[in-house]
Amino acid sequence: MASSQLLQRRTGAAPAARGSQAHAALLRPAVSRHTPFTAAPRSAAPVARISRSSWGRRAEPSLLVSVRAAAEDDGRTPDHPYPWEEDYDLLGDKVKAVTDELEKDLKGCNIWLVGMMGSGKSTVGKMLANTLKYTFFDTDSVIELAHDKKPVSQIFAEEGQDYFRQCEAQIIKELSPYRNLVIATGGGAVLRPENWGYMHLGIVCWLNGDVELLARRVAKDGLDKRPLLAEGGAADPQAAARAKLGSLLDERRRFYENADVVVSLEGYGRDAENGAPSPAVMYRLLTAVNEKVQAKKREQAERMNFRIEGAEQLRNMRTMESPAAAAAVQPGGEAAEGPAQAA
Ligand SMILES: Nc1ncnc2c1ncn2[C@@H]1O[C@H](COP(=O)(O)OP(=O)(O)OP(=O)(O)O)[C@@H](O)[C@H]1O
Ligand SMILES: O=C(O)C1=C[C@@H](O)[C@@H](O)[C@H](O)C1
Repeated sequence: MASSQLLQRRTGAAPAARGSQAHAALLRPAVSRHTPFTAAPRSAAPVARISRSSWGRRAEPSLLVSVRAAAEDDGRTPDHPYPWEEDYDLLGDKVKAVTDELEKDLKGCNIWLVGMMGSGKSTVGKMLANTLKYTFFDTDSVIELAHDKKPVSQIFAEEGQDYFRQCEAQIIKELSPYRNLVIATGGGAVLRPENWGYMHLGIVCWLNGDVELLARRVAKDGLDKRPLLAEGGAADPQAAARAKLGSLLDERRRFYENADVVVSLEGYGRDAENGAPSPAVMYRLLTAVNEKVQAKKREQAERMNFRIEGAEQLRNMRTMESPAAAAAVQPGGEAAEGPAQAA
């Protein structure tokens, strides 16, 4: 398949270095292997989570109060949990704030979008890549390009679904070592376990919308673009799409649930019928990914937050256990004659 060349040409990024994980993995056994020395948490007190700048320190009570007051006054109501989605200036400010924080900690980690046909993986994915200054890939489009722009529906018809899934798996595998990518996968990419192995090297986000919303969108696009929905001129394309998407979602839900982050497409207020607009979905996505990344960062910091009890003993152990020192010391405590003594 021509896709490997295509990927090499398009992404100049270097393969991911997973240095911090390797470091953490090295550290843990090294501390716990030596039984006399234990790694004890410095403090079990919960860390106040107020803002990035105060993270890791206890918040002043006054700050806590003002943060709580602000949170209560952000206009949320049970009917509309995201009121800022109706004010694009405010939404823009919020996107900027969360992006500024996330960019520092995401460190080029790839974002994989999974979800049913019509969930907006390509639409939102492009927007997200633009916001994060990442490169965008759509696995369906890469497959089409690698087949001289033959549409997915034609590849399905001529080569079969298994062949298509093989191409999809190959692209997922080839993209995974790179960094700074947003990748919109095909709706069925979640079905192959090996794809998860590669996608989980990054952060997997499920765009989760209800079947009615998805059916409306794909029917508007025309069902013939999506081979699993093409019904050969159904009288009511939306009803046909609803039935087919419903049964596919029943089969696939357990796979989508393996995602690291779930973003609802539900719209509120003026968006109740059409679902959340793409910038709003992107903001929900950025927020959810940021929460995940910040939680991981806190967890890693907690793991590093220990002191070694008996450090003095540890330093002395080198002298006691060193073969050269043992050979040099007589049972009575006197140094033996020979080279060791000279040393
Ligand atoms: N938030 C949104 N609000 C309204 N329409 C949307 C939204 N997101 C996507 N759409 C529309 O829904 C249709 C499907 O979107 P898109 O192609 O991005 O979905 P997808 O998940 O990539 O689908 P597939 O897996 O079939 O390729 C398009 O017509 C797109 O314009
Ligand atoms: O849900 C699916 O199985 C598919 C979704 C599309 O993105 C394409 O990958 C293809 O039409 C199959």
